[in-house]
Amino acid sequence: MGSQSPSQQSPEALRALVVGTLAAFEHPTLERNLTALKALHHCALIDDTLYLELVMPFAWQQGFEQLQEQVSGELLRLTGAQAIGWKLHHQIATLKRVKSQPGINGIKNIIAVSSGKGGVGKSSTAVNLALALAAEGARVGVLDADIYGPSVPSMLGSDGERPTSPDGTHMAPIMAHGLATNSIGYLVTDDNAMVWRGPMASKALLQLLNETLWPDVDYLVLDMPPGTGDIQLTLAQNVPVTGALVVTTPQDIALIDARKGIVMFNKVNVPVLGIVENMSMHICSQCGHQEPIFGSGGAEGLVEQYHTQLLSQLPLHITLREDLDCGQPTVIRRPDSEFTALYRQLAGRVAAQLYWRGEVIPDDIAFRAV
Ligand SMILES: Nc1ncnc2c1ncn2[C@@H]1O[C@H](COP(=O)(O)OP(=O)(O)OP(=O)(O)O)[C@@H](O)[C@H]1O
Repeated sequence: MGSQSPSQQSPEALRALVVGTLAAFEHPTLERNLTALKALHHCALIDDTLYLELVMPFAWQQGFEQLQEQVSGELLRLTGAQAIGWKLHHQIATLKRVKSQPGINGIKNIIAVSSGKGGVGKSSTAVNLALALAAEGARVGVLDADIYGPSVPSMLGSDGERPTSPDGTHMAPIMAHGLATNSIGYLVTDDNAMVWRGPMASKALLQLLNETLWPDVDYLVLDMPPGTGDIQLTLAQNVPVTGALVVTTPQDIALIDARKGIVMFNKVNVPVLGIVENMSMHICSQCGHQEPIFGSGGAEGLVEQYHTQLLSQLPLHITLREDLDCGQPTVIRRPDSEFTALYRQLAGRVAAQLYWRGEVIPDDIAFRAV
């Protein structure tokens, strides 16, 4: 089909051409196409430039970039335009939580990041995931609920800061790299946190969640305490979580514990969005040689057994550790690295999974203070 001169097209014909082209775009994050999502909000041809504005209900920056790469040529050909002015807005959907629990003021969706076992890289994943969700276009918060090892402040370079209380009752979150954060680590020393018993710890964490003056955030990443004991179960039951991730390494012992994590969330009806396999492969910083030092294939088996998804396989690399140690996670310090691309891909998958597996609740009834 040849192109028409721009002046020959009515707005309806132009829109039909654009809608048809967008509908044919396929992407792993799209279970239904952009037309079914009613993503095209504005479409106009002015002075040989085609202006297109999309609105998406989940964080979708990478998908948007791939869309532009794939369809721009075809759109120029079909419409006769000389250039395209693309714009993406996000109106992130609020999704139904477990047992329709009321939400926390300001927070649309809570993503719990858990692990059955300590030290597998749960906090590293939570922090980089939160930053990657922000890079994908969302407003993001992090609640560090890892009461026995609150590492989020040091990973974000905000350790030593103390939340203020503008009204004498609530806490203002600490802003770090654009994320609204709170952590037990801002409030007590590690030594004090260690002696908290289960019920005390769960109560403190729920307080931290409810009594922080969260700004409007699309996703709050909840860095859970490691394990599947009483504290974790209480949190899974009482926090209005939208979905959970389980972080594991490929090692047998970690996988056994990850299994317990999946079972725990299933028990309290929190949807498990999938597994993140961290330290999947060691990559030597000297020669790039790759070695599966914690084994391989285990997470694939787990995913199959529990009918869930392998959301990401993240390498074990010295850079990831060094960046966290200096308070500048890789997504911030190396935005163009292959590691950041992996975290952004994970963020895109998590956001899309939440949306497609969830039930949208209208914003006017989504929030009620608890
Ligand atoms: N993929 C990785 N490559 C290199 N180092 C990593 C990787 N993932 C995590 N680490 C490092 O491993 C250590 C433990 O990670 P992290 O604190 O995220 O684990 P965790 O599961 O949250 O631990 P805990 O359960 O004790 O809170 C940190 O020093 C972190 O920088």
